[in-house]
Amino acid sequence: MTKKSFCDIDNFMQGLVRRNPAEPNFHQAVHEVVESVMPLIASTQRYRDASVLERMTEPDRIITFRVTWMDDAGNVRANRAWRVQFNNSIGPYKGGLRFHKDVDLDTLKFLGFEQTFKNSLTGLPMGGAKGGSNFNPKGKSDAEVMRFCHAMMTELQRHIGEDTDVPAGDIGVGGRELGYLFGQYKRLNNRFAGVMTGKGLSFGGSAGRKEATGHGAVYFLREILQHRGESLENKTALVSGSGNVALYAIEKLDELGCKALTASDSSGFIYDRDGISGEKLEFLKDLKEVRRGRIHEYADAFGCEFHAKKRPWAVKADFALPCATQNEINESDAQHLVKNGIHALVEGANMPTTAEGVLTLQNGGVIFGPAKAANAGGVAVSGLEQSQNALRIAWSREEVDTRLKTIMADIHHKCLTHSQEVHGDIDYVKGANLAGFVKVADAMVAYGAI
Ligand SMILES: NC(=O)C1=CN([C@@H]2O[C@H](COP(=O)(O)OP(=O)(O)OC[C@H]3O[C@@H](n4cnc5c(N)ncnc54)[C@H](OP(=O)(O)O)[C@@H]3O)[C@@H](O)[C@H]2O)C=CC1
Ligand SMILES: O=C(O)CCC(=O)C(=O)O
Repeated sequence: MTKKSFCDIDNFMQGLVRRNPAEPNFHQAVHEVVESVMPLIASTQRYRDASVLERMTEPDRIITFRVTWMDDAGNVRANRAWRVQFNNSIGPYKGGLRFHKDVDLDTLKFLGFEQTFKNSLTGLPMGGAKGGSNFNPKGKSDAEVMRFCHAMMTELQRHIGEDTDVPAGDIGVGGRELGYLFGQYKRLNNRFAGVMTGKGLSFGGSAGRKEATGHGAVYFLREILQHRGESLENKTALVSGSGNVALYAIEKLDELGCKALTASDSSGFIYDRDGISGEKLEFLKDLKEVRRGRIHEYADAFGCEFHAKKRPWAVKADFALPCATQNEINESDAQHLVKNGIHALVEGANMPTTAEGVLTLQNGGVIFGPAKAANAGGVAVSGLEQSQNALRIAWSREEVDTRLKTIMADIHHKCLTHSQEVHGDIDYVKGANLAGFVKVADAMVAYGAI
C-alpha cells in the first residue's frame, strides 16, 4: 500500500480548516508553523512516517466544563471554562489560564499550540497547554473573583497535578487569582504541591516569576541587538498593554537605558515623550496591579497625551514591544511602523501581529522577534518554579535572573542555528518554529504510534 504525502502546505491547511471550522486564530498559528517546518518534514522520512504534523496539530485532550458561582447580589451565574492539554511529549502539560469575556476554544487552541513550541524552546521539560474561561473579571469585586476561582478549581483540580498539568496565569489571571485557585486546590486535595506556578512568594512562588515575561522579552531584544553589535542604550520603544508583561518590559527597558514612550489598555494609549520611569512607573504599577484603574489616569496625573480607542503604532521610536493581546498589529499598523523606521519588533504578547503584519514588517526590513521565542521567559521561570517546588528550596532573585538571562540567550542561539536568511537577515520566525518543532517531533517519533 502506498503512503499518503501531506507535504503540501495548502493541502494540509485545507484539511486542518475542515476539521477545525470557525477557528481563525488556531488556523493562523498553525499556518505560520507549517510554513516553517514543511520543508524539513518533506526531507525527513521519520517525521513523515510518524505523521508528526498531523498529530501535533490535534490537541491530546480538551476538557470543557461549566463554572457556577454566586455574585455579590446573590444571583447564580454560569460561565464556560476549558483546559486544552495540547501535547505532553517532552514534559507535563504547562501553560496559563486566561479570564476574558472573549475567551473561546479557538483562542485557547491557538495558545496551547503555540505553548508547545515555546516550552520546547526553553530547553526545560514542559509540554504545552492553555486554559481559561469567558468569565470577565472587569468590574467584579474581590469576593466575586474569589468565588469564581474556587468554583473553577473545584472542577479543574481533577485534571491537573505536578506531573500531569501545571497551569499558571495569563490575561486576567495574576497574583490574586492564582492565590484563590491554588488555595482551593490545596483545600480539596489536602496536598501542598507544585501544581500551579506564579504563586505568591509566601506559598511556593518563585522570585522573579512576576517580572519574567517582560524582563525576558527585553533580554531577547538585547540578544538580537548584541548579535549585530548594537545596544538598547539611549533608544526609545513603543509598548502596548499595561498588564503583567507590559509593566515589567517597561521596567527592564528603563533599567537598560531605553525609554518606553507608550503604554495602553483596551480604552486607548498614553504617550509620554519623557519615558515611563521612576515614580511614573511605580504609579502605573499601582494603578494596574492594585487599584485596577484605567490608563488615562496616568495621563491625568502626569500631563502627557492620552489617545482614546487608539493603538500606539503610529508613534515614532526605535523598537516596538506589543504586550497586550493577539492580532493587535495589523497590516496597516505594520505599514506605519515600517514608514517610521522601527528597527526591531519583539512580541511580548502571544501572536500580537497578524500574518499580513509579519510579512509587511519583514519585507520592510524590521527585525522581527516572534512570541514563541521572545516571551518564553515567563514560562521558563515557571519551569524554574516547578524545579524549586520539587526540590523544596527557593532560589534568590539573582539566581533566577541569571538563569533567565541564560535561557533567553540560549533561545536566541537556537533561533540563529535553525534560521534561514530572509533579505540577508536572520529569520527568527523560522528559527524559533524549527527549533521548537524538532525537539517535540523527535520525542513523538521515539514513542512510536501512540
Ligand atoms: N503573563 C505571562 O506570564 C505571559 C503572558 N503572555 C501574553 O502576554 C499578553 C499579555 O498578558 P498579561 O500581561 O499577562 O495580561 P494582563 O491581563 O496582565 O494584561 C493584559 C493587558 O492587555 C490589555 N488587553 C487585553 N485584551 C485587550 C484587547 N482585546 N484590546 C486591547 N488591549 C487589551 C489589557 O487591557 P484591559 O485591562 O483594558 O483589558 C491589559 O493592559 C497576552 O497575549 C498573554 O497571552 C505571554 C507569555 C507569558
Ligand atoms: O507560566 C506558564 O506556565 C505559562 C505562561 C503562558 O501562559 C505563556 O507563556 O503564554
